Amino acid sequence: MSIRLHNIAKHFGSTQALEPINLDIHEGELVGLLGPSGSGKTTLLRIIAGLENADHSAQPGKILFGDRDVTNVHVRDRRIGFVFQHYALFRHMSVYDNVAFGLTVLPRKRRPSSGEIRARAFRLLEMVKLEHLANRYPAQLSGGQQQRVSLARALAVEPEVLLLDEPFGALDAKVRQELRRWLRHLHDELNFTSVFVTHDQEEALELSDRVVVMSNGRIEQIDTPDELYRAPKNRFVFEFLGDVNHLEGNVSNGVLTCGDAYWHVDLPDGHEELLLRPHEVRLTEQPTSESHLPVTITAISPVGAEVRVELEADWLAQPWLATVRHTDFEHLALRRGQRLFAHPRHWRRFPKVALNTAAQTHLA
Ligand SMILES: Nc1ncnc2c1ncn2[C@@H]1O[C@H](COP(=O)(O)OP(=O)(O)OP(=O)(O)O)[C@@H](O)[C@H]1O
Repeated sequence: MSIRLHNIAKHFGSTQALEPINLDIHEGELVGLLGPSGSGKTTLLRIIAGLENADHSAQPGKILFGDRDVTNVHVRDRRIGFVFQHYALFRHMSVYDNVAFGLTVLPRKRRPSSGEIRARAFRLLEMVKLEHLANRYPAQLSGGQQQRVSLARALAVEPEVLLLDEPFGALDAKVRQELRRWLRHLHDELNFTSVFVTHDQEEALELSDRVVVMSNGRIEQIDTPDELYRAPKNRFVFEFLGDVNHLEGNVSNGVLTCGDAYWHVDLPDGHEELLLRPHEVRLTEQPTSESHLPVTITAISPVGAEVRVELEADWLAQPWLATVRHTDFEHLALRRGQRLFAHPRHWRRFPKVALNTAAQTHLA
Protein backbone atom coordinates (compact mmCIF):
# COMPACT_ATOMS: atom_id res chain seq x y z
CA MET A 1 0.00 0.00 0.00
CA SER A 2 1.57 3.28 -1.06
CA ILE A 3 1.08 6.42 1.04
CA ARG A 4 0.83 9.80 -0.62
CA LEU A 5 0.70 13.08 1.31
CA HIS A 6 -0.14 16.20 -0.58
CA ASN A 7 0.05 19.68 0.92
CA ILE A 8 -0.19 18.50 4.53
CA ALA A 9 0.37 21.30 7.06
CA LYS A 10 -0.29 21.59 10.79
CA HIS A 11 -0.56 24.43 13.30
CA PHE A 12 -1.04 24.09 17.03
CA GLY A 13 -2.31 27.56 17.89
CA SER A 14 0.39 29.87 16.63
CA THR A 15 3.04 27.10 16.45
CA GLN A 16 3.57 25.80 12.96
CA ALA A 17 4.45 22.15 13.58
CA LEU A 18 4.49 21.29 9.86
CA GLU A 19 4.95 23.46 6.82
CA PRO A 20 2.99 22.22 3.78
CA ILE A 21 4.52 18.83 3.04
CA ASN A 22 4.40 16.53 0.03
CA LEU A 23 5.63 12.99 0.49
CA ASP A 24 5.32 9.78 -1.53
CA ILE A 25 6.01 6.50 0.22
CA HIS A 26 6.09 3.52 -2.09
CA GLU A 27 4.31 0.25 -1.51
CA GLY A 28 6.43 -2.09 0.61
CA GLU A 29 8.90 0.62 1.61
CA LEU A 30 10.36 1.03 5.09
CA VAL A 31 10.74 4.77 5.61
CA GLY A 32 12.34 6.51 8.59
CA LEU A 33 11.34 10.01 9.70
CA LEU A 34 14.49 11.46 11.22
CA GLY A 35 15.00 14.83 12.87
CA PRO A 36 15.78 16.62 16.10
CA SER A 37 13.25 17.10 18.87
CA GLY A 38 10.36 19.31 17.80
CA SER A 39 10.99 18.92 14.06
CA GLY A 40 7.48 17.56 13.46
CA LYS A 41 8.11 13.82 13.04
CA THR A 42 5.46 12.62 15.49
CA THR A 43 2.93 15.14 14.21
CA LEU A 44 3.44 13.84 10.68
CA LEU A 45 3.11 10.22 11.80
CA ARG A 46 -0.06 11.00 13.78
CA ILE A 47 -1.56 12.71 10.74
CA ILE A 48 -0.81 9.65 8.58
CA ALA A 49 -2.46 7.51 11.28
CA GLY A 50 -5.54 9.70 11.54
CA LEU A 51 -4.88 10.49 15.20
CA GLU A 52 -4.45 14.15 14.29
CA ASN A 53 -6.10 16.27 11.61
CA ALA A 54 -4.05 18.33 9.18
CA ASP A 55 -4.91 22.05 8.88
CA HIS A 56 -8.05 22.94 7.00
CA SER A 57 -6.99 25.75 4.74
CA ALA A 58 -8.00 27.23 1.43
CA GLN A 59 -6.08 24.38 -0.21
CA PRO A 60 -6.75 21.47 2.14
CA GLY A 61 -4.20 18.68 2.19
CA LYS A 62 -4.85 15.15 1.04
CA ILE A 63 -3.74 11.72 2.24
CA LEU A 64 -4.01 8.74 -0.08
CA PHE A 65 -3.46 5.09 0.82
CA GLY A 66 -3.06 3.51 -2.61
CA ASP A 67 -5.96 5.00 -4.58
CA ARG A 68 -8.10 5.45 -1.47
CA ASP A 69 -8.50 9.00 -0.16
CA VAL A 70 -8.27 8.57 3.62
CA THR A 71 -8.01 12.26 4.50
CA ASN A 72 -11.29 12.14 6.38
CA VAL A 73 -11.31 8.46 7.28
CA HIS A 74 -11.33 7.63 10.99
CA VAL A 75 -8.17 6.04 12.46
CA ARG A 76 -10.18 2.85 13.14
CA ASP A 77 -10.95 2.42 9.46
CA ARG A 78 -7.49 3.14 8.03
CA ARG A 79 -6.22 -0.44 8.59
CA ILE A 80 -3.07 0.64 10.31
CA GLY A 81 -0.87 -1.14 12.83
CA PHE A 82 0.80 0.92 15.56
CA VAL A 83 3.86 0.35 17.64
CA PHE A 84 4.32 3.35 19.89
CA GLN A 85 6.80 3.55 22.70
CA HIS A 86 4.13 4.71 25.12
CA TYR A 87 1.33 2.61 23.67
CA ALA A 88 1.81 -0.02 26.33
CA LEU A 89 0.57 -3.58 26.29
CA PHE A 90 -2.61 -4.44 28.17
CA ARG A 91 -1.16 -5.35 31.53
CA HIS A 92 -4.07 -7.49 32.71
CA MET A 93 -3.92 -9.69 29.58
CA SER A 94 -1.51 -12.51 28.79
CA VAL A 95 0.95 -12.21 25.90
CA TYR A 96 -1.31 -14.40 23.78
CA ASP A 97 -4.42 -12.30 24.57
CA ASN A 98 -2.55 -9.11 23.77
CA VAL A 99 -1.62 -10.42 20.33
CA ALA A 100 -5.08 -11.84 19.63
CA PHE A 101 -6.90 -8.76 20.94
CA GLY A 102 -7.15 -6.85 17.67
CA LEU A 103 -8.75 -9.84 15.97
CA THR A 104 -11.25 -10.58 18.73
CA VAL A 105 -12.68 -7.05 18.58
CA LEU A 106 -13.16 -6.98 14.82
CA PRO A 107 -16.79 -6.60 13.69
CA ARG A 108 -18.42 -10.03 13.46
CA LYS A 109 -18.39 -9.99 9.66
CA ARG A 110 -14.59 -9.54 9.48
CA ARG A 111 -13.70 -11.53 12.59
CA PRO A 112 -11.94 -14.85 11.94
CA SER A 113 -13.14 -17.99 13.72
CA SER A 114 -11.67 -18.59 17.17
CA GLY A 115 -9.50 -21.41 15.76
CA GLU A 116 -8.12 -19.09 13.11
CA ILE A 117 -7.46 -16.33 15.65
CA ARG A 118 -5.51 -18.80 17.75
CA ALA A 119 -3.50 -20.05 14.78
CA ARG A 120 -2.70 -16.54 13.59
CA ALA A 121 -1.68 -15.28 17.05
CA PHE A 122 0.62 -18.28 17.55
CA ARG A 123 2.14 -17.87 14.10
CA LEU A 124 3.04 -14.28 14.97
CA LEU A 125 4.38 -15.27 18.38
CA GLU A 126 6.55 -17.83 16.62
CA MET A 127 7.81 -15.15 14.24
CA VAL A 128 8.92 -12.97 17.13
CA LYS A 129 10.18 -16.10 18.92
CA LEU A 130 7.94 -15.71 21.95
CA GLU A 131 5.53 -18.62 21.64
CA HIS A 132 6.97 -20.18 24.80
CA LEU A 133 5.96 -17.07 26.76
CA ALA A 134 2.35 -16.94 25.50
CA ASN A 135 0.86 -17.35 28.97
CA ARG A 136 3.00 -14.76 30.70
CA TYR A 137 1.84 -11.25 31.55
CA PRO A 138 3.64 -8.13 30.25
CA ALA A 139 5.15 -7.36 33.67
CA GLN A 140 6.94 -10.72 33.49
CA LEU A 141 8.77 -9.79 30.24
CA SER A 142 11.88 -7.74 29.52
CA GLY A 143 11.51 -4.42 27.68
CA GLY A 144 12.71 -5.95 24.42
CA GLN A 145 10.30 -8.87 24.73
CA GLN A 146 7.43 -6.45 25.40
CA GLN A 147 8.26 -4.53 22.22
CA ARG A 148 8.29 -7.78 20.25
CA VAL A 149 4.81 -8.54 21.62
CA SER A 150 3.76 -5.01 20.57
CA LEU A 151 5.04 -5.73 17.08
CA ALA A 152 3.15 -9.05 16.92
CA ARG A 153 0.00 -7.35 18.27
CA ALA A 154 0.20 -4.63 15.64
CA LEU A 155 0.69 -7.18 12.85
CA ALA A 156 -2.15 -9.49 13.93
CA VAL A 157 -4.80 -7.53 12.06
CA GLU A 158 -2.66 -7.74 8.90
CA PRO A 159 -2.30 -4.00 8.44
CA GLU A 160 -1.19 -2.69 5.10
CA VAL A 161 0.54 0.16 6.86
CA LEU A 162 2.60 -0.14 10.03
CA LEU A 163 3.45 3.05 11.94
CA LEU A 164 6.10 3.09 14.62
CA ASP A 165 6.94 6.02 16.90
CA GLU A 166 10.37 5.67 18.53
CA PRO A 167 9.51 2.01 19.01
CA PHE A 168 12.82 1.03 20.57
CA GLY A 169 13.58 4.32 22.29
CA ALA A 170 13.64 3.15 25.89
CA LEU A 171 15.74 0.04 25.30
CA ASP A 172 19.45 -0.50 25.69
CA ALA A 173 21.76 -0.43 22.67
CA LYS A 174 22.09 -4.17 22.18
CA VAL A 175 18.36 -4.88 22.40
CA ARG A 176 17.64 -1.99 20.02
CA GLN A 177 20.02 -3.52 17.52
CA GLU A 178 18.31 -6.89 17.79
CA LEU A 179 14.83 -5.40 17.43
CA ARG A 180 15.88 -3.42 14.36
CA ARG A 181 16.84 -6.68 12.73
CA TRP A 182 13.48 -8.14 13.74
CA LEU A 183 11.59 -5.28 12.23
CA ARG A 184 13.54 -5.38 8.97
CA HIS A 185 13.04 -9.12 8.76
CA LEU A 186 9.29 -9.02 9.45
CA HIS A 187 8.88 -6.12 7.08
CA ASP A 188 10.56 -8.00 4.25
CA GLU A 189 8.72 -11.23 4.97
CA LEU A 190 5.21 -9.81 5.37
CA ASN A 191 5.60 -7.04 2.83
CA PHE A 192 3.69 -4.17 4.43
CA THR A 193 4.56 -0.48 4.18
CA SER A 194 6.21 0.97 7.29
CA VAL A 195 6.91 4.45 8.54
CA PHE A 196 8.87 4.91 11.74
CA VAL A 197 9.97 7.92 13.74
CA THR A 198 13.39 8.18 15.26
CA HIS A 199 15.87 10.83 16.33
CA ASP A 200 18.69 8.28 16.13
CA GLN A 201 20.72 8.74 12.93
CA GLU A 202 22.25 5.30 13.10
CA GLU A 203 18.84 3.65 13.49
CA ALA A 204 17.38 5.57 10.55
CA LEU A 205 20.35 4.88 8.26
CA GLU A 206 20.55 1.22 9.17
CA LEU A 207 16.89 0.33 8.96
CA SER A 208 15.30 2.47 6.26
CA ASP A 209 14.95 2.04 2.54
CA ARG A 210 14.67 5.81 2.44
CA VAL A 211 15.05 8.43 5.15
CA VAL A 212 13.04 11.63 5.44
CA VAL A 213 15.23 14.19 7.24
CA MET A 214 13.14 16.87 8.96
CA SER A 215 13.84 20.13 10.76
CA ASN A 216 11.50 22.89 11.89
CA GLY A 217 8.44 21.25 10.32
CA ARG A 218 10.14 20.99 6.93
CA ILE A 219 11.48 18.10 4.90
CA GLU A 220 15.16 18.82 4.29
CA GLN A 221 15.91 15.76 2.16
CA ILE A 222 14.41 12.40 1.21
CA ASP A 223 16.90 9.83 0.03
CA THR A 224 18.40 6.40 0.49
CA PRO A 225 20.79 6.17 3.46
CA ASP A 226 23.70 5.91 1.06
CA GLU A 227 22.73 9.01 -0.94
CA LEU A 228 22.03 10.99 2.21
CA TYR A 229 25.43 10.26 3.60
CA ARG A 230 27.30 10.77 0.34
CA ALA A 231 25.37 13.71 -1.04
CA PRO A 232 23.71 15.75 1.72
CA LYS A 233 21.66 18.54 0.14
CA ASN A 234 22.49 21.11 2.77
CA ARG A 235 24.49 21.84 5.86
CA PHE A 236 21.73 20.78 8.25
CA VAL A 237 21.58 17.28 6.76
CA PHE A 238 25.36 16.95 6.74
CA GLU A 239 25.68 18.03 10.37
CA PHE A 240 22.74 15.97 11.59
CA LEU A 241 23.97 12.72 10.08
CA GLY A 242 27.25 12.45 11.97
CA ASP A 243 30.18 14.11 13.71
CA VAL A 244 31.56 17.13 11.88
CA ASN A 245 34.84 19.05 12.23
CA HIS A 246 34.88 22.74 11.32
CA LEU A 247 37.78 24.61 9.80
CA GLU A 248 37.28 28.35 9.57
CA GLY A 249 39.70 30.92 8.23
CA ASN A 250 40.58 33.44 5.55
CA VAL A 251 41.67 32.38 2.12
CA SER A 252 44.22 34.51 0.32
CA ASN A 253 46.10 33.49 -2.82
CA GLY A 254 44.99 29.86 -2.43
CA VAL A 255 46.04 29.54 1.23
CA LEU A 256 43.58 29.29 4.09
CA THR A 257 45.04 30.72 7.28
CA CYS A 258 43.79 30.43 10.81
CA GLY A 259 46.16 31.52 13.60
CA ASP A 260 49.44 29.71 13.07
CA ALA A 261 47.74 27.05 10.92
CA TYR A 262 47.60 27.18 7.15
CA TRP A 263 46.48 24.97 4.34
CA HIS A 264 46.59 25.20 0.55
CA VAL A 265 43.06 25.12 -0.89
CA ASP A 266 41.77 25.78 -4.35
CA LEU A 267 39.28 28.50 -3.38
CA PRO A 268 38.83 32.19 -4.18
CA ASP A 269 39.86 34.80 -1.62
CA GLY A 270 37.48 35.38 1.28
CA HIS A 271 36.26 33.96 4.57
CA GLU A 272 35.55 30.21 4.44
CA GLU A 273 34.16 27.51 6.67
CA LEU A 274 35.02 23.97 5.59
CA LEU A 275 33.47 20.85 7.09
CA LEU A 276 34.94 17.39 7.33
CA ARG A 277 34.02 14.07 8.90
CA PRO A 278 36.31 12.39 11.48
CA HIS A 279 37.39 9.72 8.98
CA GLU A 280 38.47 12.48 6.59
CA VAL A 281 41.23 13.65 8.95
CA ARG A 282 44.65 12.03 8.52
CA LEU A 283 47.26 12.37 11.26
CA THR A 284 51.03 12.53 10.65
CA GLU A 285 54.12 13.40 12.62
CA GLN A 286 55.31 16.08 10.20
CA PRO A 287 53.58 18.91 8.31
CA THR A 288 53.73 18.93 4.51
CA SER A 289 54.35 21.74 2.06
CA GLU A 290 50.56 21.73 1.49
CA SER A 291 49.33 21.86 5.06
CA HIS A 292 50.48 22.93 8.48
CA LEU A 293 47.69 22.17 10.95
CA PRO A 294 49.31 21.43 14.35
CA VAL A 295 47.08 19.62 16.87
CA THR A 296 47.42 17.99 20.28
CA ILE A 297 45.69 14.76 21.28
CA THR A 298 43.43 15.33 24.30
CA ALA A 299 41.56 12.01 24.45
CA ILE A 300 41.67 8.55 22.87
CA SER A 301 38.89 5.98 22.73
CA PRO A 302 40.01 2.64 21.27
CA VAL A 303 36.56 0.98 21.55
CA GLY A 304 35.00 -0.19 18.28
CA ALA A 305 36.15 -0.79 14.72
CA GLU A 306 38.24 2.39 14.72
CA VAL A 307 40.06 4.48 17.31
CA ARG A 308 38.47 7.86 18.06
CA VAL A 309 40.99 10.59 18.75
CA GLU A 310 40.08 14.04 20.11
CA LEU A 311 42.28 16.91 18.97
CA GLU A 312 42.70 20.46 20.20
CA ALA A 313 44.63 23.47 18.94
CA ASP A 314 44.76 27.23 19.58
CA TRP A 315 43.51 27.84 16.06
CA LEU A 316 40.41 25.65 16.57
CA ALA A 317 37.24 27.05 18.14
CA GLN A 318 36.01 23.52 18.90
CA PRO A 319 37.97 20.28 19.26
CA TRP A 320 38.22 17.98 16.26
CA LEU A 321 37.52 14.29 16.19
CA ALA A 322 39.57 11.95 14.03
CA THR A 323 38.96 8.25 13.53
CA VAL A 324 42.00 6.15 12.73
CA ARG A 325 42.47 2.47 12.01
CA HIS A 326 43.83 0.36 14.85
CA THR A 327 46.94 -0.46 12.77
CA ASP A 328 47.66 3.27 12.21
CA PHE A 329 46.99 3.92 15.88
CA GLU A 330 49.67 1.41 16.81
CA HIS A 331 52.05 2.54 14.09
CA LEU A 332 51.90 6.18 15.19
CA ALA A 333 51.97 5.10 18.87
CA LEU A 334 49.29 7.70 19.59
CA ARG A 335 49.02 8.92 23.17
CA ARG A 336 47.38 11.75 25.08
CA GLY A 337 49.36 15.01 24.95
CA GLN A 338 51.11 14.05 21.69
CA ARG A 339 51.56 16.82 19.13
CA LEU A 340 50.81 15.90 15.53
CA PHE A 341 49.66 17.41 12.24
CA ALA A 342 46.21 17.03 10.74
CA HIS A 343 45.62 16.71 6.99
CA PRO A 344 42.12 16.95 5.58
CA ARG A 345 41.57 14.21 2.97
CA HIS A 346 38.19 15.49 1.88
CA TRP A 347 36.00 18.44 2.79
CA ARG A 348 32.72 20.15 1.98
CA ARG A 349 31.50 23.71 2.06
CA PHE A 350 27.91 24.89 2.13
CA PRO A 351 27.61 28.48 0.91
CA LYS A 352 25.67 30.42 3.52
CA VAL A 353 23.64 32.59 1.16
CA ALA A 354 21.38 29.87 -0.21
CA LEU A 355 20.88 27.16 2.40
CA ASN A 356 19.59 24.65 -0.09
CA THR A 357 22.25 24.96 -2.74
CA ALA A 358 24.14 21.78 -3.34
CA ALA A 359 27.29 21.22 -1.35
CA GLN A 360 30.67 21.68 -2.93
CA THR A 361 32.93 18.82 -2.16
CA HIS A 362 36.61 18.47 -2.61
CA LEU A 363 39.01 15.58 -2.45
CA ALA A 364 42.37 16.66 -1.09
N1 LIG B 1 -0.63 18.85 21.00
C1 LIG B 1 0.22 19.86 20.78
N2 LIG B 1 -0.07 21.11 21.17
C2 LIG B 1 0.76 22.15 20.93
N3 LIG B 1 1.94 22.03 20.29
C3 LIG B 1 2.30 20.80 19.87
C4 LIG B 1 1.47 19.67 20.11
N4 LIG B 1 2.08 18.58 19.57
C5 LIG B 1 3.25 19.04 19.05
N5 LIG B 1 3.38 20.36 19.23
C6 LIG B 1 4.50 21.21 18.76
O1 LIG B 1 4.71 20.93 17.39
C7 LIG B 1 6.09 20.86 17.08
C8 LIG B 1 6.43 19.49 16.50
O2 LIG B 1 6.26 18.50 17.50
P1 LIG B 1 6.48 16.95 17.24
O3 LIG B 1 6.09 16.22 18.48
O4 LIG B 1 5.82 16.56 15.98
O5 LIG B 1 8.06 16.89 17.04
P2 LIG B 1 9.02 15.63 17.03
O6 LIG B 1 9.95 15.86 15.91
O7 LIG B 1 8.23 14.37 17.01
O8 LIG B 1 9.77 15.80 18.41
P3 LIG B 1 10.24 14.67 19.49
O9 LIG B 1 11.38 13.95 18.86
O10 LIG B 1 10.68 15.52 20.65
O11 LIG B 1 9.06 13.83 19.79
C9 LIG B 1 6.83 21.18 18.39
O12 LIG B 1 7.13 22.54 18.38
C10 LIG B 1 5.80 20.85 19.45
O13 LIG B 1 6.02 21.63 20.60
